[in-house]
Parts: sequence; structure tokens; C-alpha cells
Amino acid sequence: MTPAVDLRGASVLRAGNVAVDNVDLMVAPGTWCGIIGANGSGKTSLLRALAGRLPFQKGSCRIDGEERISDRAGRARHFGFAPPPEMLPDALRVRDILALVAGDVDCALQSVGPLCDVLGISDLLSRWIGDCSAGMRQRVAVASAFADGKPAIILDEPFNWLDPVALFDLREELRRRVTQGLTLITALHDLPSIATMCHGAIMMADGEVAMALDSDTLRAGAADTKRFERHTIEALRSKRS
Ligand SMILES: Nc1ncnc2c1ncn2[C@@H]1O[C@H](COP(=O)(O)OP(=O)(O)OP(=O)(O)O)[C@@H](O)[C@H]1O
Repeated sequence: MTPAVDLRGASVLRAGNVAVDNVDLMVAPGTWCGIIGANGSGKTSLLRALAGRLPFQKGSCRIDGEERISDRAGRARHFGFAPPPEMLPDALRVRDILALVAGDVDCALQSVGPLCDVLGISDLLSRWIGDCSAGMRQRVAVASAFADGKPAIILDEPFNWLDPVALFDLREELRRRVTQGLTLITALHDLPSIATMCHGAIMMADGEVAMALDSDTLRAGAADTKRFERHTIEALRSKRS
């Protein structure tokens, strides 16, 4: 089957410095891929480049079989992408953000579907972004990634700032969408989440892939998350020393 994403030797520069170095990443369609790693290890830079928000400096980036390494606009069109919640403009209302993405707020709400309830979007529609809490901004950012019905979505730490109920419901709804064919790529911060939610993952360190975790490893990890966490952390520490 043609991979949804096939990244080879991909590098990204930030302010002239290498932030992502020679990364390989393969994502099968209809699966959830996790990116985890140390602070500053390049997760956000990688996701932003994949979503066309940054250029790749080199490498190959095949999306559904088509080479898109030099086609930022094509990558941006292909993926639904949540903007950093703190970057949402204060002077717009939630409905304006969704309408900007989808062209029309009703179309946006239709595409966001059951996530509207999960994220409490209906109650927020008339609220100014400037009046939203951090968790509300996160809800709007996640909803906006789904607003134009893309079959592949990139989310950078989507569970940050969410209350426990929203976090639980969002996780379950994302899982459900993946079983229905959504391709999902997310940066996540904890290993048990990666083990229990993802079908494949990479761990990044200093801009490089320190470890790739395949579906068998993650399935075993989900069966015993404490052991998985301990072993993975030990393996990462030994790579550093
Ligand atoms: N806007 C920017 N301008 C210049 N350098 C940047 C910028 N954003 C990130 N960097 C640098 O790029 C490297 C990778 O940062 P990035 O934000 O991709 O890491 P991350 O893994 O997402 O980190 P975190 O877990 O802390 O969010 C770091 O060295 C960082 O200092």
C-alpha cells in the first residue's frame, strides 16, 4: 500500500541552524503516528515542515506517493493543521476562525462533526479569541484542523491545556476517526499515550530520530505501559551517554 507519508533524509533549518536532521518517517494511511522527544529536539519543526508551514532544506517527502519536498503549498493544502493556540488572533471570534479555514462556518461545523461536542465548540462560536482561556484556544485550534475535511491531520501536542473530560473524549474521538480512515500525525509528550494510541512512532533527540517504535513494540507497550516507559527511557539514556 502506498504510504500516506514517506519522509527520507529530511532536514529543516530554523534561523540557519539544523533543527531536524536526516529524518526518516513512514506513515501508513489510516494510522496514528506519534512523534515524541526531548524539548527542543525538533518535533514542532518537523510537523510544521510536513504541514507546509516551513520549508524542508533537503530530503524526500512523498505524500500519497507524490514527491512534495519542494512543494510547501501542496503540503499545506494536503494536511489539516492546528495553528499554535497562542497564535490565534485575539480580534477574531471562534466562528471567524472556522469560517476562514472552511470558507463558511456551517461547512466547518459539518466537517468537525462529533468533535464539536467533544470540544464544546457550539458554546464558543461567538466568543472572541482574546476572551478564550488557554484550554478554549486549544479546542478551537484542534477544531480548525478538521474544519475543511482533510483526510490527513497534523496536531502538535493536541492534549495540552485540556481538562480531563475533554482530553478523554478527544482521545477517543481521534481514535474513532483513525479507525474510519483518518491519517493522524501528532507530537505527544508521554510514552504511555504513544503506546496506547499510536500505530507507529519516532522518538527524536537533537533533531534526529533516536528510536523508531513499530506497531508490535507499541502493542506490547500498551499491554504494560510502566515497563514500556522504563525500558524506552533506559534505551534513550544509554544512547545519550
Ligand atoms: N522560531 C524559531 N526560530 C529559531 N529557532 C527556533 C525557532 N523555533 C524553534 N527553534 C529551534 O529549533 C530547534 C527545535 O525546536 P522545536 O520547537 O522544533 O522542538 P520541539 O521538539 O518541538 O520542542 P518542545 O518539546 O520544547 O516543544 C531548537 O533548537 C529551537 O531552539
